[in-house]
Amino acid sequence: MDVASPPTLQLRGITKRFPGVVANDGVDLTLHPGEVLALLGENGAGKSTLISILYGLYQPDEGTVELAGKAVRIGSPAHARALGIGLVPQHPLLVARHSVAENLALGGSGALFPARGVASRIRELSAKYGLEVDPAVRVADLSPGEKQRVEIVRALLGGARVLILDEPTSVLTPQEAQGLFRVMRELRADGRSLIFISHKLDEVLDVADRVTVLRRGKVVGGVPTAGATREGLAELMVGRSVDFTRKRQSGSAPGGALLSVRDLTASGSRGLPALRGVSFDLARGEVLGVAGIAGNGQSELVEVLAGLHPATGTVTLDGQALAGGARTRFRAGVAHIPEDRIHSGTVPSMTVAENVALRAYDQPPLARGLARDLGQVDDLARREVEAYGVATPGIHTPSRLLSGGNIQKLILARELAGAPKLILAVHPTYGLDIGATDQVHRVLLERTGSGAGVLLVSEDLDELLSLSDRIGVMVGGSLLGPFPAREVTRESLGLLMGGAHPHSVPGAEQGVVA
Ligand SMILES: Nc1ncnc2c1ncn2[C@@H]1O[C@H](COP(=O)(O)OP(=O)(O)OP(=O)(O)O)[C@@H](O)[C@H]1O
Repeated sequence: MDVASPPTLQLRGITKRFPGVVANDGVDLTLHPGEVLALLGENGAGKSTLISILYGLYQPDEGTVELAGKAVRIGSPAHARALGIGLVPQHPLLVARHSVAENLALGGSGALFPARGVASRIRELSAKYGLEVDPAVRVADLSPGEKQRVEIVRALLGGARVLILDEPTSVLTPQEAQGLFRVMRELRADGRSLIFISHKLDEVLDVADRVTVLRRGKVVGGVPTAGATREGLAELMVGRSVDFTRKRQSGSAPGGALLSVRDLTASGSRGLPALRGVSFDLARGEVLGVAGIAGNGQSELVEVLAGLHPATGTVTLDGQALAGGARTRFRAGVAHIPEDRIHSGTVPSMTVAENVALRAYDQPPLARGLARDLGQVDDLARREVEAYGVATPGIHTPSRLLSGGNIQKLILARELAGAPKLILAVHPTYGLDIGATDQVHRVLLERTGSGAGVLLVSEDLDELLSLSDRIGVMVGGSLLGPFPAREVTRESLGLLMGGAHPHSVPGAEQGVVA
């Protein structure tokens, strides 16, 4: 880190207000050349808002932004890129049927480069920073990690001196995350500056030089990572101590069979097989974890069980055939915490209260006959908002105005409100801060205590290892395992997710079922 030259980026007194909330409240932030700064904060703390200001998506109400000592007003994302600020989005914006070079030929600044010239620049940048991006490959054939590296190349092609990475590891295997950190260190060694958003404190300690913590829109602390601990950072973020111990690990199915799935076969969105004969049992009181790289059938498995996707095979819940659409299954005791929480989990234009009542609105106590009891709806919403700590200006605020993490809390509150027998939880803590994550884990385990079974699909291996009794791995539409959780590790799961044969992976040799 070069502290003699002016900071690459200096924010002073940045304030951004939305109706009912001050999302950024006088934020000061400094980023030096050759520095990785982690931006930490609970859900709704104001991280996305600050990033949006830096990337020209929002204008601050007050405060100034300086780049290399010069005050700038960042009018738009194109302007941000022209000023040397690049954003690596959480979900890559690439056209699947085109090659990497073709995608990037449509330049970051909007200019059209000749694809051939771009290909050689891509090769150069790829070699320089160890990105391993091949310009000729079709985007459709890339893994999530590879797509992310293409986005990094895109930012570098545009001349980015400041790179913003928004929860970049949430879609990666542990091995891929380590690869990303190597790239980040190369970029730092080259004098570029990086802002890194993550809720995973181990990663922050591993790759960042310094941490700035936001709480309720304000900077509440900034520390170098050298000498910092996970517990210390957690406390700075949430203002109280957080328990990181492994939550349970019985390693065996606790109760009798609750859910039996036999030979489930389904096709995916493009008519390709998404599930190839998946069979397993889930016991009462059990958490069955499902690991896998996105796109290997996990989503389809859950959608089939939730009644949202057709399939062949048999499924029984509590000895009864599980059939029908989503509403029928909800009534039969199936709760679903969906992957795409913004679009399929809530109705963005409806209020917080209406979204909480969305599932049970036509049943008592929320309805009497055909009439809805709005007082009851509001009471329920108030109780759930309080219980889950949903940060919202009020229960009549449209849910689209909530931060990502708070929308997720809203869905959890609604889905777990009844007494579901089976909880299908897809990335239930994705994007949630550590306090909320801890709370969701406790709620899920509480439900297993009263006999519910949980099918937990997660890309966070620590989460799977900490909560699951057994863990299966989805690869190419097939389920490997499930294996007792205490016999597998982050590394062995990572290898299985990447396609290694179970017989070559320690801990997984025994547990394969046909
Ligand atoms: N366009 C908007 N209109 C109204 N309120 C908003 C808008 N965008 C964000 N907010 C509010 O501003 C606050 C900060 O939200 P922001 O998305 O910046 O938080 P965050 O730290 O990124 O949270 P998360 O980790 O959940 O993504 C929240 O209370 C949110 O509800």
